[in-house]
Amino acid sequence: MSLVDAAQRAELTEAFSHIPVIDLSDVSSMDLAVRKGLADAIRDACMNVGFFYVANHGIPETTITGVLAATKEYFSLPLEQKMELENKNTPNFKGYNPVKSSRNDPLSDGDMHEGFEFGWEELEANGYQGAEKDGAMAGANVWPREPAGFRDAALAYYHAAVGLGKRLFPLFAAALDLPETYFDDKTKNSAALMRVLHYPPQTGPVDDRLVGIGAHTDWECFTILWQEPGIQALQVLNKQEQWVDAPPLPGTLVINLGDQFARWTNDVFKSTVHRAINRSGIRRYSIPLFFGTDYDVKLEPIPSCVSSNRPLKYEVVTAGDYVKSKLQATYGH
Ligand SMILES: O=C(O)CCC(=O)C(=O)O
Ligand SMILES: [Fe+2]
Repeated sequence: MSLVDAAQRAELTEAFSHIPVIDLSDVSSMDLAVRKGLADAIRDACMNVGFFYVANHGIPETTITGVLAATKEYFSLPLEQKMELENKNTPNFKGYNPVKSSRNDPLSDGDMHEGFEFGWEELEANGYQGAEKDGAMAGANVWPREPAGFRDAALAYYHAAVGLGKRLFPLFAAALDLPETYFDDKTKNSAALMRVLHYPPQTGPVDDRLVGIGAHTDWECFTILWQEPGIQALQVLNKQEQWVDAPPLPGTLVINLGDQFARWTNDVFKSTVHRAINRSGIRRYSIPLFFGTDYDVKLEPIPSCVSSNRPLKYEVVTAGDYVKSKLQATYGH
């Protein structure tokens, strides 16, 4: 069945009520049929849900506990100290954003979380070299003075998650009936942004306009999300406008598609609306890594995703211009 036909069929099926789990143990199998089986499961999830969990994802538990410990320590610093690196004063919003300074849902009163954002950097720093290739998105990372190990713990997780992303791209390509190497020349510079997030608990009646992160879609190709075990907060919107819980499942990460993939695929792959609300009574932490194509790459639709009964839905823009415009809208400057 053609991609367009499969997508139109998925659009006519029932709204999803749960999020599938995909086991990545065989992601590097030498057996093409095994990889094709995985790609088929991913294609299904991407057309019907836009979200899936991955088990056996390969990111070591110690890398996760390292970045989590550093994150908790960082967010417990006094606000004035964190504000030294407020993202309003840095290129392309790297650094710290306080509670309610972002508006992922433009109709909300602000997001009830604080965050810290950074992009690609070698662990062994050799100076920032992205000024040319990153174009509109250029800008070196900034790092807090404390806790001492924050940068190294954060970058260790970043590189592990980017490694996972690089193992996923060939599967997404195969899921789109493209050569597995299709995204290689579009992801040379790892245009991946990572954020560590802290959601203070919200108690009493929670106003829909003031939640942990308001209803939104992500902007890049896909997001790799670690969420704090034991706390239900993330919800995903299905086509009947029902919020479906995406609880943390032990040993898994959440993968969700973003707008760049929706644009590449003319909405054959779904960039699904989601939000998070922390009503657990305790602090919640989560760590998204947003993996896009290089910032100078044009988001041109894949020809097999366009047909006479599925005309082109999006104007062609570069990945960098798209992410930049979304960052500006979210932080309101
Ligand atoms: O914290 C979460 O579970 C979701 C975060 C998220 O959706 C985002 O940062 O885009
Ligand atoms: Fe998101």
